Amino acid sequence: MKVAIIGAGSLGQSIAKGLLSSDALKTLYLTKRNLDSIKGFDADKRVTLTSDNTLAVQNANVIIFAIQPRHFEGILKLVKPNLKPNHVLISVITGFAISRIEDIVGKNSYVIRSMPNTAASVGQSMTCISTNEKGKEQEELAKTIFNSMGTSMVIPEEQLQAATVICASGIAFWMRLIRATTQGAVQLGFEAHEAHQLAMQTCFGAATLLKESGKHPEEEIDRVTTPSGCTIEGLNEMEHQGLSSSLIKGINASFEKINQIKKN
Ligand SMILES: NC(=O)C1=CN([C@@H]2O[C@H](COP(=O)(O)OP(=O)(O)OC[C@H]3O[C@@H](n4cnc5c(N)ncnc54)[C@H](OP(=O)(O)O)[C@@H]3O)[C@@H](O)[C@H]2O)C=CC1
Ligand SMILES: O=C(O)[C@@H]1CCC=N1
Repeated sequence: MKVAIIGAGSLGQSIAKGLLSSDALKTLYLTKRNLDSIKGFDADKRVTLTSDNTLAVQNANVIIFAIQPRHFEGILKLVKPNLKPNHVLISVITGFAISRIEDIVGKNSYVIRSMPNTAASVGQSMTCISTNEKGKEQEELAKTIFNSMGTSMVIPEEQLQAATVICASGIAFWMRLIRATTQGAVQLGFEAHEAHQLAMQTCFGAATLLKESGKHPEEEIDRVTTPSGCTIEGLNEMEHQGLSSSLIKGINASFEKINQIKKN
């Protein structure tokens, strides 16, 4: 597999780190106007750093577009003359519909629209994938690519905006919950670094319990809450203060915003 990542910024670099752990990767072109922040990636012999998007496209069979939405149309038009029918075009760009990509490259191109998250860098992304009609032929390849940096799920394109909120923005939401837990732990007397470790591992343990048991969260909660104990006391107070409600409202606010961005 010869891959080019056009726009090796925050998410592009996370994807690059995930891809570099895959033996299927033969070469990786990373592009950016200012290459200073990605020096170091070329310690791996498979990697070439360049500001020349055309060169990267010419040397890849899978092209991952990870630039900001406002740059996408211009870059796609720029590289279009160098696109070949067998190129697999993967966009991770928020709010940019497959139909808009097809308007530029044509319906006969393999187009994959995806939504990974920054945990791709540690092999733990939850990536949602949709394809155009032609791109269905490359769905397995897209899954293989994203499974090499976590887990993937094929969903209808209409749900990609919602998936962005839950999975991509979701990384930030979970970080804030972990951060709030450490603040509570420090107040209870732990050093900051201890509090951080306690919060992270407990969060990891909770997710792993659900993943491995397949159980509903409330079932696991029932196993922890001793009658008249401290857990139910804390949980109920959190709910009185609106914990679940604030999360649901935040997710909805994020979804409203992403739909506004799409219209602009
Ligand atoms: N961050 C995240 O967690 C997620 C982001 N996304 C989407 O992914 C995309 C990228 O987001 P993010 O990584 O956060 O953004 P960044 O701004 O960090 O990355 C975009 C990169 O594109 C580069 N760039 C700009 N113009 C060009 C050009 N002409 N040629 C090549 N590279 C160029 C910029 O570097 P330079 O200025 O040096 O050229 C920059 O590093 C966005 O569309 C976003 O919606 C989706 C899901 C999650
Ligand atoms: O905040 C944003 O708009 C982008 C999309 C999801 C993550 N970052």
